[in-house]
Amino acid sequence: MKIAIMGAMVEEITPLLEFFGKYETIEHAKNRYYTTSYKGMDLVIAYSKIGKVNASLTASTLIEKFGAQKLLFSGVAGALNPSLKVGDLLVATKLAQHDLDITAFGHPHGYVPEGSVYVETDKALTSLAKKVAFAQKIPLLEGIIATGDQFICDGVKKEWIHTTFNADATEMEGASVAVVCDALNVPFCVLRAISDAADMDAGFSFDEFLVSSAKESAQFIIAMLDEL
Ligand SMILES: Nc1ncnc2c(CN3C[C@H](CSc4cnccn4)[C@@H](O)C3)c[nH]c12
Repeated sequence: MKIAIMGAMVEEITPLLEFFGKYETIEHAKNRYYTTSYKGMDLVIAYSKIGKVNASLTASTLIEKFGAQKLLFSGVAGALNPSLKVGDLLVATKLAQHDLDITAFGHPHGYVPEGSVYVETDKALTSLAKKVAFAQKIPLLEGIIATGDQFICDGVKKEWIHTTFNADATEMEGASVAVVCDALNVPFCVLRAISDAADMDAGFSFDEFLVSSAKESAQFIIAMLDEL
């Protein structure tokens, strides 16, 4: 079984590379892909760089070039749900693109023809995440993620995304990964640890908690691998 583990920022995959220790590095399309093995599984690890386009390219490459049969996304996110605090873990049930807008033609936010507002994640992987969380007594929220090419740091925009998509968290890559994996029939999950509240203090909070929250997410992904 070949498993892809993807992040967007180097900080989101560094804990993984440090854990696995030994890996090959393959340069491709202005990016680097790290291959290793773990408990009989072939792993390919990469960070896409920030944003939906970069995430789409990396997810596609992980599947089409490296043959990933499952894709696990690990990273951080901004909280939209007021019950989510820094360090809390969220596993996505479905994802939408909050900045996809052809409402001028009567379509809902996040929708384009022949598409759907939400893309659902793999139920088996989500169940696995819940099993791991229960076993390790880690609180894990199942929720909706809204993705867009914007770092959200404004209460008004935060509330609009939260309300429009009933979203629990926001980030900049997950929905792209979802579209790619759904189109290529690859089971995927998106796990995020909260780094900020997507409000006026988000930049400061993000800078303070990126590394620790990214590590939390990565450690949880490793725990999922142990049960795969
Ligand atoms: N409030 C928020 N809104 C939107 N996305 C997020 C995230 C998740 N990631 C982190 C990073 C922020 S941009 C970036 C650019 N340069 C340096 C650091 N981060 C981008 O990959 C999305 C965490 N909090 C978020």
